[in-house]
Amino acid sequence: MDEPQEDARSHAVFRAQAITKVYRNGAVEVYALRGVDLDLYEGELAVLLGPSGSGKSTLLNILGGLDVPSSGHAFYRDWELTSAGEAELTRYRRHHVGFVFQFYNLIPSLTARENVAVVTEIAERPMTPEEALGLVGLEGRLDHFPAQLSGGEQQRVAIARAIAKNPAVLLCDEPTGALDSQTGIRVLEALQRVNRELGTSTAVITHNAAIARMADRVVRIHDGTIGSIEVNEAKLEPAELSW
Ligand SMILES: Nc1ncnc2c1ncn2[C@@H]1O[C@H](COP(=O)(O)OP(=O)(O)OP(=O)(O)O)[C@@H](O)[C@H]1O
Repeated sequence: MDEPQEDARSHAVFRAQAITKVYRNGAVEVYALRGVDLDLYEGELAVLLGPSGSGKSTLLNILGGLDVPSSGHAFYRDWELTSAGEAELTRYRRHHVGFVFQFYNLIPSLTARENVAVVTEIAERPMTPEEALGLVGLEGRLDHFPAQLSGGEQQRVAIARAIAKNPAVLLCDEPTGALDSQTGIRVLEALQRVNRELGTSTAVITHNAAIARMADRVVRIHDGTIGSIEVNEAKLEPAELSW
């Protein structure tokens, strides 16, 4: 009877337990997270869906070691992030987590290959920039500068940069937020390919419900709490999505 639960727990790459986050601006307190419990499983593609201001970015930033909660505990495998110091969190971010944000933050004076090399040069077990860019379908754009690439291509360079260090987890904050749907779908295909071929546990946060249909699991967030968590029995391919 206890076995499935034990099994699922041992395969959690992240565990968040009773996470709260309160931002204080002078006398004003904003409750961004109000007691969030969530596991992210090894190898899954989870979509965290919620309206603007519901706390999605705050949760992702805590799991990625970019922010700390006001109370509660967060674990990466058996390691507790919430009791780690700054230097440990920096190492954690550098070696285990890939981030993709809405705006690609590429260095304009470097080519696609060089933008990825910036990360592979400091990683422990990197793939080559050519391998990473090939995985996102940009093998023909290695020597292009960001200004010579479309928005979707720039986002795929950002994905290549995030995965080139072979991170265990990829955390994506509105990765298609700045893109039209056709371009966004190419970006989602790149994320799906990374998830399938490298087994990278992937969390995508979005307010776009269409994207949830490609997820293994859909986590709905409302007003700083988890509203529901559903296994998606009828997964769609990115090309079948429309918004
Ligand atoms: N640094 C901060 N200082 C004060 N309040 C903040 C800060 N960061 C976030 N908040 C507040 O916390 C709440 C949750 O914000 P968060 O960015 O996590 O939501 P979100 O669901 O990711 O929204 P969006 O989709 O618009 O990015 C919001 O009310 C936001 O205004």
